[in-house]
Amino acid sequence: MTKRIAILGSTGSIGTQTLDIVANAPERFQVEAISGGYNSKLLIEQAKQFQPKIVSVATKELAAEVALHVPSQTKVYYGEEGLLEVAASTEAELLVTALVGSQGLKPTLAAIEAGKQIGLANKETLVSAGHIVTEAARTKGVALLPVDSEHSAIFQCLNGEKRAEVAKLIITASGGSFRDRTREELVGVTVEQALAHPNWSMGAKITIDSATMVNKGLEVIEARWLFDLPYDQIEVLIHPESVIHSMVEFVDRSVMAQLGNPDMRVPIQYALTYPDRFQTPTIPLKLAAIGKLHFREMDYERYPCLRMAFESGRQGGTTPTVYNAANEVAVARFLKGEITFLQIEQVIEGALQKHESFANPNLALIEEQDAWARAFAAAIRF
Ligand SMILES: NC(=O)C1=CN([C@@H]2O[C@H](COP(=O)(O)OP(=O)(O)OC[C@H]3O[C@@H](n4cnc5c(N)ncnc54)[C@H](OP(=O)(O)O)[C@@H]3O)[C@@H](O)[C@H]2O)C=CC1
Ligand SMILES: CC(=O)[C@@H](O)[C@H](O)COP(=O)(O)O
Ligand SMILES: [Mn+2]
Repeated sequence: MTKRIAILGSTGSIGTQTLDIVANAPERFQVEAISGGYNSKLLIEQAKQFQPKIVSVATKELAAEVALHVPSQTKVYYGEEGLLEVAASTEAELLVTALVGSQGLKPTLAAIEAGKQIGLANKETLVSAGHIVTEAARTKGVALLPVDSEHSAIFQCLNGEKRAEVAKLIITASGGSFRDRTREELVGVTVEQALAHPNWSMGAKITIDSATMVNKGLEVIEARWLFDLPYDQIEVLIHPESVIHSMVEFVDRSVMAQLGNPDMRVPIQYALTYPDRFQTPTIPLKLAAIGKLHFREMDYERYPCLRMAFESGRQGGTTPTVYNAANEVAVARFLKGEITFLQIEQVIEGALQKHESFANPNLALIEEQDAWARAFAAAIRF
């Protein structure tokens, strides 16, 4: 059977790998709608190859340019309205949320409201408004299928298991581009060094998040919402090879793990075709060639951003919203050379200290606090 899909962020790392999956098995998928941001050239190529009914780009000017090149039956949109069209207005059964940042929140909610399954890569959405997104999905009976490699691993380990028999989730962390450096050795690191992830090729923002350990913090909060377990039952373990994508320990002390080469096409395809599996374009895992796998205890003094994520998650309300939004701005400023690597955590800490948390926020309050944190993080000077 053909699965009809839409992709938010088709021009990014997850988006292009999703289209790789489609190109590898074109008889299984129909691409109904795609959105890019500013990479109109790639979006045009994708529209020609996959013939979606709808495409969207970031601006009106880019939309005018794209309209000149895409097939005449393809409708072209832009901006927030375009993201909402891609998310909700076609016959797609499943939306892959491969947009970066909490800008994915409203389109994800629109897709849920329209009854689409969600292939969830955009973790910032769940961090910013986890209670709203999961409640909307529960009410509509819509599945949130994890794309993030760790959450896909946990989802697979939990298959057929009873939630009450889970002792803890063990989320693995590579340690990112600075995994072998002390905090003192982080002074003066460059953007280029921070972008050199040892195992994964990903977009710039998540690669920096991996180096600060914010990525793991976002993933802890994402896991809390996807698997409905308290923070006491979520642990992070450093595993430099990224071969074990995460584990679940059960009450009888049995531990289940999901392994594979670090290739996002495997978890993406699993989300697209769940519960079915078929061959992906990736290579087999050769454990004998790897020889040894390594593990280290998490060090919360070395990685204060992970400590702050646990604290924010436990506090709940608008605190994770602020953690996420301050980080988004801090990372953008680091990538532009405005602040140093170590100042990213200072921006987040400053925003969390200044913020007054509101419990059980509605969408309007989430948006207000997200905007407040962004303004704070943009204005802070060192
Ligand atoms: N990359 C990975 O391996 C993994 C990523 N994730 C998560 O998936 C999400 C996407 O990550 P990744 O693919 O790496 O990110 P990328 O930066 O590679 O891609 C982001 C996508 O969002 C689009 N975009 C950015 N800004 C806008 C905007 N203002 N309007 C419209 N579209 C916009 C980009 O368009 P354009 O490029 O055309 O401007 C691009 O298509 C993130 O939430 C990340 O945390 C989770 C697990 C693994
Ligand atoms: C591929 C993926 O899921 C990323 O989120 C990855 O986990 C980043 O790796 P680390 O954050 O463990 O360095
Ligand atoms: Mn991940």
